[in-house]
Amino acid sequence: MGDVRNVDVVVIGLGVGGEETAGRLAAAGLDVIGVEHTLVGGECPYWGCIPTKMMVRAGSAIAEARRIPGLAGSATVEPDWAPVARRVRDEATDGWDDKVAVDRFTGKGGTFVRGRATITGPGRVQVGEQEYAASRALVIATGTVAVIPPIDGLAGTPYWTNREAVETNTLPGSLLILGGGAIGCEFAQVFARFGVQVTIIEGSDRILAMEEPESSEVAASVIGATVRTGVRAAKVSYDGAFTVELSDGSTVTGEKLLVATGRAARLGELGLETVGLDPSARFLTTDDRMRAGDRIWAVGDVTGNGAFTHMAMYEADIAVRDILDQGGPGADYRARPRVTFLDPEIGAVGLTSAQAASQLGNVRVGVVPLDQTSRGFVHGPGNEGFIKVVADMDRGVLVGATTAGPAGGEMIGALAVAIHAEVPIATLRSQIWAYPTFHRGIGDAIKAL
Ligand SMILES: Cc1cc2nc3c(=O)[nH]c(=O)nc-3n(C[C@H](O)[C@H](O)[C@H](O)COP(=O)(O)OP(=O)(O)OC[C@H]3O[C@@H](n4cnc5c(N)ncnc54)[C@H](O)[C@@H]3O)c2cc1C
Ligand SMILES: NC(=O)c1ccc[n+]([C@@H]2O[C@H](COP(=O)([O-])OP(=O)(O)OC[C@H]3O[C@@H](n4cnc5c(N)ncnc54)[C@H](O)[C@@H]3O)[C@@H](O)[C@H]2O)c1
Repeated sequence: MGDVRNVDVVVIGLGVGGEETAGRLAAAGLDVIGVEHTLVGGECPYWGCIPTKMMVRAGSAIAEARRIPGLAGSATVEPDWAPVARRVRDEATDGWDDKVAVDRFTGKGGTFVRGRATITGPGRVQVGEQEYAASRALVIATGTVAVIPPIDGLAGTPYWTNREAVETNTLPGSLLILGGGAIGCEFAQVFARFGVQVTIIEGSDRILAMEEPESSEVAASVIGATVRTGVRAAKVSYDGAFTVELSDGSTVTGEKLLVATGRAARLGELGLETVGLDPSARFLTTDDRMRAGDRIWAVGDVTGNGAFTHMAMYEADIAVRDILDQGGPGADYRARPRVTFLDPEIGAVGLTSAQAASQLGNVRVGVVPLDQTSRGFVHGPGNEGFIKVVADMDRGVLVGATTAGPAGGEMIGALAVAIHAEVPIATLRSQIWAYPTFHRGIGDAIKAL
């Protein structure tokens, strides 16, 4: 056992949230140790947002080219995965090498330690033989990993998680996807557009079950995959290809199997019990300053407040300001945005209509199908989507919204502002919306309340 090294701050996990926190604290002049056992930057740049959105971009280009007949002549489309794999490898991930990210952190004055950190007591962190004692802050930013459900026969088969799906250089002829959440749906549409026969197996009664029912309908209609809902995988076997027995007695087969059944924080491995926190909890509970305990902060997926990169960045900013005693606003999750990057994109913010109905007394909903708006009509093929707003009529403000359509992820920004700033519905009603934009449909949806 080496000597204990005394520092100001130890950050465990240098994914999106940890890198932002550690880098800013180091740049502010604190002595910061950043510990990462895999790649600095975490899931988002190497196996999440960035490479998957490159894939989505490629799939959308294919789909748009296929819309040319009837609109603008003819086009021959021959999908090829090679340029997608190349972009993912060379442009997104540097061949899954984090040198640039490590240098970015050390360039701000931080000390980088590669290894698995364990908490051994208040402010104390062990990495290999070295122990660190943080006098000012311990920050836990350890993210989540793919959940592998305990399905008979699954363990030991060469199933994919998002990591293998992102890293693949070649595509299978057929793919089974367990789970129809954001991960399952985004991969399904991309791979289907490159000619893979995709089957989604979703245990609940609709895909994108956390979103509005209309979002699930749009997703199912555009995804290009066979969607089996209300069935769970009962047994998996592998003999060069996968066979999955489903809970209704039927069987599906596929060359590959992607497990996309959710994410979990692995709190049990961190030594939380040594600082009075519960290692059996699902997530770390934080207050509005991202404090999880005495001189302990937690940010990102590990808090369970929304597994999105923008949430990790948001929470990192709050934790940094608190650790540096800079004040400013605390965490406020009312206007939490999210975008499922299908074609059409499905943007959403705040509460769904079902959540609002269960929490509030006087809720009204306004919905406009996109093809009934001027821009949707002009757009023609590929205009699937809708705009839905959810209002708390007692307070006269919006509390939730969904914008599905060709620019769904961009449209949601306007509604995020409305919810974040609590713009009165009366004020929104008097707003002028440019014609003929997709976002003009927001005005129509508000009129429909
Ligand atoms: C396929 C996929 C697509 C996604 N697409 C989007 C998207 O389009 N938009 C979006 O906003 N979000 C998206 N996300 C979610 C986004 O990637 C996460 O919300 C984000 O990465 C969370 O950042 P984090 O810092 O909390 O955790 P992570 O990025 O998971 O980083 C945590 C880090 O901690 C490290 N670590 C864990 N334990 C230890 C330990 N004991 N010692 C040392 N290091 C440790 C891990 O190795 C990891 O690098 C996607 C996720 C996936 C899987
Ligand atoms: N565009 C984005 O921002 C984006 C993209 C991908 C992922 N993410 C983040 O990553 C998180 C995790 O994504 P995810 O899709 O893995 O999780 P999820 O929790 O959103 O969806 C998992 C789905 O799997 C189903 N399921 C669970 N066990 C099952 C089983 N045994 N058989 C069949 N179905 C089963 C669940 O009913 C659920 O619908 C998302 O919630 C999101 O926060 C974001």
